[in-house]
Amino acid sequence: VFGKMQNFIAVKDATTNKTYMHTPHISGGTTTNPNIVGVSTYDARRMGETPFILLSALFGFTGFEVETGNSFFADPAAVSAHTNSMKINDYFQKIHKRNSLDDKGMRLISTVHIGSKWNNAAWNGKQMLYGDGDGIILGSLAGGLDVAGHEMTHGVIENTTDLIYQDESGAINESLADIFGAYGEMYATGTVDWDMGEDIYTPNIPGDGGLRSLSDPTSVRLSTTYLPSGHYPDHYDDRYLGTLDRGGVHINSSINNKAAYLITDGGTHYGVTVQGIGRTKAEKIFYRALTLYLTPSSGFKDMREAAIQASRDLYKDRNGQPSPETAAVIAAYDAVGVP
Ligand SMILES: O=C(O)[C@H](CCc1ccccc1)CC1(C(=O)N[C@@H](Cc2c[nH]c3ccccc23)C(=O)O)CCCC1
Ligand SMILES: [Ca+2]
Ligand SMILES: [Zn+2]
Repeated sequence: VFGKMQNFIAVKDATTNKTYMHTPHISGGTTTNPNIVGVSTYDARRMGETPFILLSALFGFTGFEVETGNSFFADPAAVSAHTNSMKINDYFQKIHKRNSLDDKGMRLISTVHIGSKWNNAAWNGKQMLYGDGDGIILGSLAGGLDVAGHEMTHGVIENTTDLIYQDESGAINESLADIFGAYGEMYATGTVDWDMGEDIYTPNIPGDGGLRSLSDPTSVRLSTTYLPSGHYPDHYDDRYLGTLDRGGVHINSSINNKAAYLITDGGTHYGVTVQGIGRTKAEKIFYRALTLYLTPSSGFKDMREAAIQASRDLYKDRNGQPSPETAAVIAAYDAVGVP
């Protein structure tokens, strides 16, 4: 859970005499004009989840400073949230030439220890929020680099297409958060990992994957009893059509997650074979689709069309034939049954 020590600056607030962490994080840009993005991490201890979320949504409250008593460095959740936000910011800077979540260098703000044993994390429109987990289902969610990537991608989405967080557009929102959470983690760690939250899921059971799997969504059984097939869907025909989870945004996201996995790593799915094109091409296609072609109400079919168009822009058809990259996008969406 500890992040490696970086160039932190402990800032003492003269009035409250409390210390909190700010990091003038230089990432990307040129040496003469580095994109300095501020990073701040706060501690919400002593405040329940609901009052905190209310306060932060209403008044932009970000939480209490990291008390001088339990200093920043002694708080693994604070260190992880802080360093993970810097790593994900590096990913968006270097790979997508995006200067923080709003592309205007906005400060990256995290608050840890939200609620008591809160088994979740969130983006509240302004910042990342992390619960400590109950220690059984989940450990401290700040420990998940892919979780930080997921929440920060909600920030990117809100500052770009702002996909409506409900039903199909909500599932695409969720899926892109999982996809860039995975891509950002793979970029930062240099290892291939298609699970979401594997570092924090069931801390007492090693090797049982994460909250969701992008490579095989049906392999994760967490809270799937109410789903039609009893597991997360990997085909459009198995999508959840109920009203729970805002119309299944964390459920149907798995259909598009599977498509992204197939485009990246390839595979044969329901008899359709996809030749993978690798993360460095797939991530450009999804980023271009998100920022240029999707609209707030975009659903699965629009996602397919946006990805095909983005691929055609980047990897031109040759004598009327789709490039291998575009062929992979078409085949992947065929494989998951998105027409
Ligand atoms: O960002 C999100 O989409 C999720 C935010 C959930 C939320 C929404 C509104 C108010 C507060 C919290 C948080 C994450 C999420 O996917 N939560 C799912 C899965 C989940 C988290 N904790 C759980 C415990 C049990 C079962 C399922 C879950 C959910 O809330 O459904 C994203 C990455 C990991 C946590
Ligand atoms: Ca992961
Ligand atoms: Zn999400």
